[in-house]
Amino acid sequence: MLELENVHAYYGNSHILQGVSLAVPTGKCVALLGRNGAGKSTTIHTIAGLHKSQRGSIRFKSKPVESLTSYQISREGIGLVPQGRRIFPSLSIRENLTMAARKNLKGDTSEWDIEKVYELFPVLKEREKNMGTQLSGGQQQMLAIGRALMTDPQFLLMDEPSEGLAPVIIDQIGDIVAKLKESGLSILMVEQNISLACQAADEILIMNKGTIVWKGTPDELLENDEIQHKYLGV
Ligand SMILES: Nc1ncnc2c1ncn2[C@@H]1O[C@H](COP(=O)(O)OP(=O)(O)OP(=O)(O)O)[C@@H](O)[C@H]1O
Repeated sequence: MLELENVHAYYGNSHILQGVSLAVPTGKCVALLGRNGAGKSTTIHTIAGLHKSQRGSIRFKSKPVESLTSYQISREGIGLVPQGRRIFPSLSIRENLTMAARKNLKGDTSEWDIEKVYELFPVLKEREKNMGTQLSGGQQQMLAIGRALMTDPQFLLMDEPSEGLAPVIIDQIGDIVAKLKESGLSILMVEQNISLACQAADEILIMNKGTIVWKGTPDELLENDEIQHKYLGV
């Protein structure tokens, strides 16, 4: 569904993505792991159109998207759950969700709307008049996911959904990812938390110095102490 081939990206003179190639098949969750500074967030931002690649191709549903703006990429069906959640503090939960709603200009039926988001996250409905910042960290992560769903995506980019959350809440994020997959979404998730990545993903990719250096199943990673030590500092 999503394919990157030999993608290169820079910040100024710093060559950050040095030929990233990866694929996320339809209906699958792929987790991207690696040490701080490996280039994981830059990969996500480059796919989302927030950072431009200099070389290589990014295809979504076989269509080249590397030259599109972030708005156009969202319209193509790629939603972003950003690192740090970026909840709007002065808006209520409902407003945080509705402001992201994609206007359906074609008049066709959207898969995701606020009722469906509330079905997935009943706590957001219970607290819909609260301000975004009055939520716990886990609830804010649900709101960030809900806001991405309001753009009616077929594909989700999730940047470190476990960041700053307690272990029991991280388990819930794993369950949420499983539900999102059941609903038909494909997912590329950046994670530092190996156990969440291995719980949620069908395939693990490890990034080091701007390239993918290892790929395998969660079981293959968990059995491979050498790779964990070398690239993840475990
Ligand atoms: N806006 C920016 N301007 C300049 N350099 C940047 C910028 N954002 C990231 N970098 C640099 O690019 C490299 C890759 O950063 P990136 O955030 O993609 O890594 P990461 O693997 O996601 O790590 P982390 O978990 O720390 O976010 C790092 O060396 C970082 O310092």
